[in-house]
Amino acid sequence: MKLPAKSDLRADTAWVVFQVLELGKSSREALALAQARHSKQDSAWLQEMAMGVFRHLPQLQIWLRALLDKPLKGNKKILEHLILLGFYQLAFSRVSDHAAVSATVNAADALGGVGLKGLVNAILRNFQRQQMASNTSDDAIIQSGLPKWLYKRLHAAYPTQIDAIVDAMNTPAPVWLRINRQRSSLDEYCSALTARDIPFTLSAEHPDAVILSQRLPITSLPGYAEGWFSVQDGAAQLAAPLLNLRANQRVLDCCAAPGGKSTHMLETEPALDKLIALDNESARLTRMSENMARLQLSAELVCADAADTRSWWDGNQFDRILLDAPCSATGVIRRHPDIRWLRKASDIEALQTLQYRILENLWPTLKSGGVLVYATCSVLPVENTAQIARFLSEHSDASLLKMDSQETAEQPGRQILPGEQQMDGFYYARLLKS
Ligand SMILES: C[S@@+](CC[C@H](N)C(=O)[O-])C[C@H]1O[C@@H](n2cnc3c(N)ncnc32)[C@H](O)[C@@H]1O
Repeated sequence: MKLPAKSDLRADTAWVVFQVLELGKSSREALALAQARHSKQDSAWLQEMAMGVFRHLPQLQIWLRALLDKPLKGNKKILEHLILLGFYQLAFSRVSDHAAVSATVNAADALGGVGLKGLVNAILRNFQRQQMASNTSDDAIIQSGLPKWLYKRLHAAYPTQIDAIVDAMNTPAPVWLRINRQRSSLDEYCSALTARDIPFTLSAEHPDAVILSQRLPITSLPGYAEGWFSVQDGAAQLAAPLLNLRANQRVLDCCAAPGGKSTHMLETEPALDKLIALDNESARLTRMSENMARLQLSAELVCADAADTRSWWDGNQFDRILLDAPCSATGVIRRHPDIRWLRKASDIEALQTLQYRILENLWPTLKSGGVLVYATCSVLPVENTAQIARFLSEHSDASLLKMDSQETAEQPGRQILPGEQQMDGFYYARLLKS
């Protein structure tokens, strides 16, 4: 990934959008690189604009097709992304029209499009002249800002809730904190926030959670360096309590990095016999050990393919297993708007296969009487209820440990939809081994 040689806020924003949409890179890495050369305020602007383009892409592309005669090719392609950014500013942001047009046209220089400045200028001026911003599509899929395949799958699964789901997916998520019981307490932390005039709310279902009422730099919150809290969505905070951990248990956190749920487990039950936190990405495990160090916790970190138990398992069975399976991440699109474009319809089947393979291969590593919690941050039933229903039908020593009286073997688990009690979309099912 190489940034444009010349630093320009709009050119760098278009570059981030290009990295995601054309090269399939995650926005996290591209943003970090681009933001490093701008002020705090400009970095926030850059992120807001890039995320805005991802949220409104179908509509922005319709306008682009209407105003650009021929698609741009090769190293000029990035200018299309600059134009999309121009449309976004004009139609959906508070940037003044004058600044949106002139600064976006000037940014073409930094993207090597000196000769195409006139084209960018003409398209943005046409956009204004034809009042395109007030001419948006009334097609539900275009309005949703989601790719067609995803909208259709969501509509099929949740016909009566589709509008609320789409709304939630396009609304920025609140910041949830999880207070580290080993270093502080909910009461103590709430007092620290109140003393600093930082507004927050609590959630009845979450014994360790605080929801901030405004976005603040995390490192500026009380007790960051001291490890008093972690940032973790409310849905993810439900995993550790579901495991019902006790002292001296042997526990596996499978697909554990960067450790949000492992650290919660250790905070909830510090007297475990052992916690093995396994993941197959070493860079993510490095982030996990940094998180563990800040929170003053420790676990045995293992880098391996979870499904290949022969490569990492010593034959001692676990009392508890959390399988936080790799998934489509469709439940966290509100936090990561780029996911909707990075994930392809064709990925889902491969994910299903991987999830089921890991689940099946882990099952023998669980003691009889032990509990496995299966979790995903997906809202697609094929990754959730369908997987667990199939597993129950194929494993006579597995039964459903219900969290809710409405669960059945055909409709097992709890599907949380995005926005429900301010949480991300998530799925949990609890399996007991006989
Ligand atoms: C949903 S994320 C885990 C989030 C983590 N549990 C937390 O709470 O911070 C899924 C993880 O699965 C890991 N993963 C994917 N395939 C894997 C495999 N075959 N074996 C082990 N880990 C895998 C990814 O590297 C990723 O870190």
